[in-house]
Amino acid sequence: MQCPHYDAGRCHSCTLLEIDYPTQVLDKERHVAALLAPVSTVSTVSTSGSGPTHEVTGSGLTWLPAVKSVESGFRNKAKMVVSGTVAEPVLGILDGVGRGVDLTDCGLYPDVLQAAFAPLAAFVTRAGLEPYQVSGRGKRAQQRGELKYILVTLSPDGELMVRFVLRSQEAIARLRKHLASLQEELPALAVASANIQPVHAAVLEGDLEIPLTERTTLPMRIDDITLDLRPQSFFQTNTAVATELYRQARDWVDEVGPSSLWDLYCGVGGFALHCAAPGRAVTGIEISAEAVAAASGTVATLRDGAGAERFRDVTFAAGDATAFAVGPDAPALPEMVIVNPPRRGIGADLARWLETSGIEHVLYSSCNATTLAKDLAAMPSLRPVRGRLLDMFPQTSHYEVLVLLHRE
Ligand SMILES: C[S@@+](CC[C@H](N)C(=O)[O-])C[C@H]1O[C@@H](n2cnc3c(N)ncnc32)[C@H](O)[C@@H]1O
Repeated sequence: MQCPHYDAGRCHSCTLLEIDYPTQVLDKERHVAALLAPVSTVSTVSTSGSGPTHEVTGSGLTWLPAVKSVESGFRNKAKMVVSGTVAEPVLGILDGVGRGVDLTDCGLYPDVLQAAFAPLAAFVTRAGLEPYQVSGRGKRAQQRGELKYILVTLSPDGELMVRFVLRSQEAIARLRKHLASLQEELPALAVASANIQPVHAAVLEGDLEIPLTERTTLPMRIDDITLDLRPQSFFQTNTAVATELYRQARDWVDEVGPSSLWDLYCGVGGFALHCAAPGRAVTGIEISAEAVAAASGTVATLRDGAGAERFRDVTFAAGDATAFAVGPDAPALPEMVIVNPPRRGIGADLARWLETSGIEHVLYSSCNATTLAKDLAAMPSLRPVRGRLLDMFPQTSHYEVLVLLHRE
C-alpha cells in the first residue's frame, strides 16, 4: 500500500508499510509461534533409569494457515480527531506538535467511509461545531471548542453510524437542528449520536451518549447472524476477518460439541451467537450494559425467526467476567469457555480459576499475543492444541490469534 502521509512523515500509524504483505503475515506467524512455544511444548516425565528426567517431545500445537486480509480499505471504523477551525475543520490525527493532519484519504478506510468525511466536515461548519483545542500546559492549559472526535462505523450493508464526541452538551441543539441536512448529503447515515466527554484526558469517550436519530443500532450482518451494534459497544475492526474468526470458532466449538458454553467478554455476542446450536446452553458475559442489551435484542429477533431451536438457550448478562466465573453466584460449570478479552488479557485471577476449574476446553481469542502467552503460562493444565493467526490489522504489527486449549 502506498501512502503519501507516511512518505511525508505526517503519520506513523502503519509501522509495517515498507514491508510487503506476505512478509508481514509471515513475521506475525513467527512472532506468535515464538511467544507460545514455551507453553505449547509437550513435556513428559520419564521415571526410568536413575531418576525422573524431563523430556521435551515437541510442540503439541498445530498452526492452521493464517487468515489474510485485503491490504487496504479493510477498516470498518474511523476515529477522527477534529482540529482546525469551524470554517475549515481538519479530520484525522494530531502530529507531534499538535497540528492537525487531514487523513480523510487514509488508505485503510474503504471508499464508502472515505466518502463520508467531506459531508461530515461540511456539517461541522454548518452546525458551528468548534474543534476542541488546548493551549498551554499544566495549570495554565486553556481549553476551547466543543468537538473532540468524529467516530464513524461502516456496516457490511453500507450503512453508517456516526458519533460526535463533545466536551459538553452546549452544541446538542445545533446538532439536532442541522442533522436533516447531513442525512440528505449522507443518505447512508443510519445512526447518529453525541457522546459527552468532559474531561481533558486521553480518553476517547465518556459515559453519556445522546441519541440523535430514531435508530440507535447499526445492523452488522455476518453470515447468517446480524449483530446489533450500539454506539458504546465494541466491534471487531475488520469485518471480513472477523467473519473468518467467528467461523473458525464455531467449527472448533462444534468439533468439541459442548452442551454448555460461556462466552466471556462477549461484546455484542459475535462468538456466542455463531457458536449457538440446538441443545447447547450459551451464556455471554460482558461489562458493557449497552452491548448486552444489543446482544439480548439480537437473540430475541433470531429466536423469532427460523432459529428458534438454535438460539433457545442463549442468554447474555452484564458483569465482570472474572467476578462472574469466580463469584459465589456462579452457575454450574460449563463444558467449554470462550474468552476474548481486551489487550490486557484475562489476568491472573481468571487464569487461575480456569486452571483449577476442571473445565476441559477453552477457546482463547486474543489481540495481544504477549498477554495471551502470559495467561497461558498461568494455565499449564490447559494445553494449546490448535492455533490460527487472523490478520485483522494489516500494515501494523497487531493481529488476532485464536487458540484452542484442551485439558491435559
Ligand atoms: C476484544 S473485545 C471482544 C468483544 C466480542 N467478543 C467480539 O467479538 O466483538 C473485549 C470486550 O470485553 C469487554 N470487557 C472489558 N472488560 C471486561 C470485564 N472486566 N468483564 C467483562 N467484559 C469486559 C469490552 O467491553 C469488550 O466488549
